[in-house]
Formats: sequence, C-alpha cells, structure tokens
Amino acid sequence: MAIVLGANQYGKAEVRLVRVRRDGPRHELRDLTVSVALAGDLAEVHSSGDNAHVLPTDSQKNTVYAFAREHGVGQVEEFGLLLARHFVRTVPAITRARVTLTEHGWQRLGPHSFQRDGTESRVATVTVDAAGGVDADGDGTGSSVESGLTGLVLLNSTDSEFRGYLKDQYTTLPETDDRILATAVEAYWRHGEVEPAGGGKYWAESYAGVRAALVGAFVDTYSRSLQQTLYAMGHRVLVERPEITQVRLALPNRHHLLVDLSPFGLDNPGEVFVATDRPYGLIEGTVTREPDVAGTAPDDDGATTGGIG
Ligand SMILES: O=c1[nH]c(=O)c2[nH]c(=O)[nH]c2[nH]1
Repeated sequence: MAIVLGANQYGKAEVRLVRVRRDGPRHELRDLTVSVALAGDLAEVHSSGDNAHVLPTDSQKNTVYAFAREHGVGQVEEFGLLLARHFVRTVPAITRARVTLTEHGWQRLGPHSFQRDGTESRVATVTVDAAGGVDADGDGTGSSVESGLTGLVLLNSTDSEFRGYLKDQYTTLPETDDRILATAVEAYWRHGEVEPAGGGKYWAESYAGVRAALVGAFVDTYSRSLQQTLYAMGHRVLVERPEITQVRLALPNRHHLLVDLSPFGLDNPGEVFVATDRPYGLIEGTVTREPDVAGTAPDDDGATTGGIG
C-alpha cells in the first residue's frame, strides 16, 4: 500500500501586531493577531526536504509588519485580503493562502491612552478572625477586607521612556526616550474599616474611586520607568481615597518592541510594534501610609513606599 502526503499547509501563526498612527497628538491604536497558512505545491519539502518552494514563515511575519507600515491596517478584512493576495500572487508554488485575523478592542482613555476591552475582573478577599469577633460589630483585630482588580490592561502610546539605567557586560537593551508603556494592572487595597458606614454604597463608591485613581495616574504620568508609574498609581489612590490604608500593585511590563523595517526600505517612526507576551518584566510594590507617630504632624499626604508583600 502506498503511503502519501495528505492535506497540508504551513505559515506563521499568531503574529502580534500593534500599529500606532501618530498623525497628530491624538494617536490611533490597532491591535491584531494575524495567522498565515499557505498551501500548494509543497510535496517536495515533505518528501525530500527540498525547500525551494518554501517561503519561510519568518518572511511571512515580516510581510505582515511591512504591510502594516506601508498600507496601514484598515479593516481586518481588507488587511487579510491584501496579505492573502500577495502570497498567492508572488509565491509561485502557493495556490491558497488563508489569513486569519483577530482584532483586540481598546477603548480610548485620552489622546494617547487606551484600555483593553473585556479583560478586567473585580476581586475581594475577606478575612474574619475569631479573635476579633465574627459579628457585624466585631471588626476589630484579625479581620480585614482587601479589595482589588486584575486584568485591567492599560497602554500609553507615548510619554514613556526608559534610559539612564545601570549597564553591565550583559546589557544590550537600547535606551529609549519614546516607547509604548503597557501593563495588565493587578491591584489590591486595604480599607481602614471592615464595617464602614454606608455598607454596599461604600464598597461600590470606594471601588470606583480607587479604580479611577489608578487609571488617572497611569494616564497622567510621564513615565521614566514602570516603577515610577507604579508608585504614582499607588500614591494617587492614597491621596484621593482617605478610606484606603495601603495599595499593593503588580504590573507586568507588556513589552512592545519596535519592528526594524529598514531591511525592507521602510522607516518605522514609532508606528509598528511586535507585542511580546513572554518573558516580561514584573514590577511589584506596595504603597502605604506611614504609621502616625504621636505628636508629629503627618508629611505632605502620609504616603510612602512600603515593602513588597
Ligand atoms: O520600566 C521599566 N523598568 C525596568 O526595570 C525595565 N527593565 C527593562 O529591561 N525594561 C524596563 N522598563
């Protein structure tokens, strides 16, 4: 019985493309995951290993980025047609190209600030310790409420730099005075009281207020590092929300790397990025109120940096 190769295709899957249009101070952001699958006369590469008909998947990926710069992204259907037609027209062995595109939605927060759609969760951890009493009025020692949120994905398409850092013999990272800053905020904060006046209204208003402070500080801060942005976010919460005693933040640095398009004769003035998911920098810190020292006035607002925990 003869053994034959059946249906086959190949291509680069999940090319993470972020395209920023910077025509003026108001940036436009597009975020796509693009997969390419090519099929045609590909018997030889499978049977003998002859690669003559194979356009490398790496070239396919480069085409996605170069086309994003040259033609813009347009509607996903348009960008898909542009790419698929290109591969069928220019690669002799290829008779079918399938391009699958997923667009990730972002809401505008400001001229160059955005929030990713539909990834956010509100969380709470409540601890009641018998030593403090378990009844409504027993909110003494041992009981605590920690409110929080996860998956709040924020992005500034400018007003972020990273330079002046320590360099050793293993440092290759180029300094930048204009980069994308993006993170998925994980934040947890503690309340001064477990049984606040207002009940449900208190929890709802406090949550909305803390969230607004976190987002506002991210949007407003000209960032020299994600560490600086983290502190600004925690600091804003403690300044604006007197009911909160401490904020713990974990901010993954969702790196967006500028694609080098010079091999294709294209410039890239901060417009076409590859969004990488790992590895990533993880910046963590707690911002807390300094314990009051009897007889001394609090400083500007009582906020200071705390330990990681
Ligand atoms: O904001 C940043 N903080 C870092 O500590 C760091 N390290 C790095 O490689 N990139 C960045 N960005």
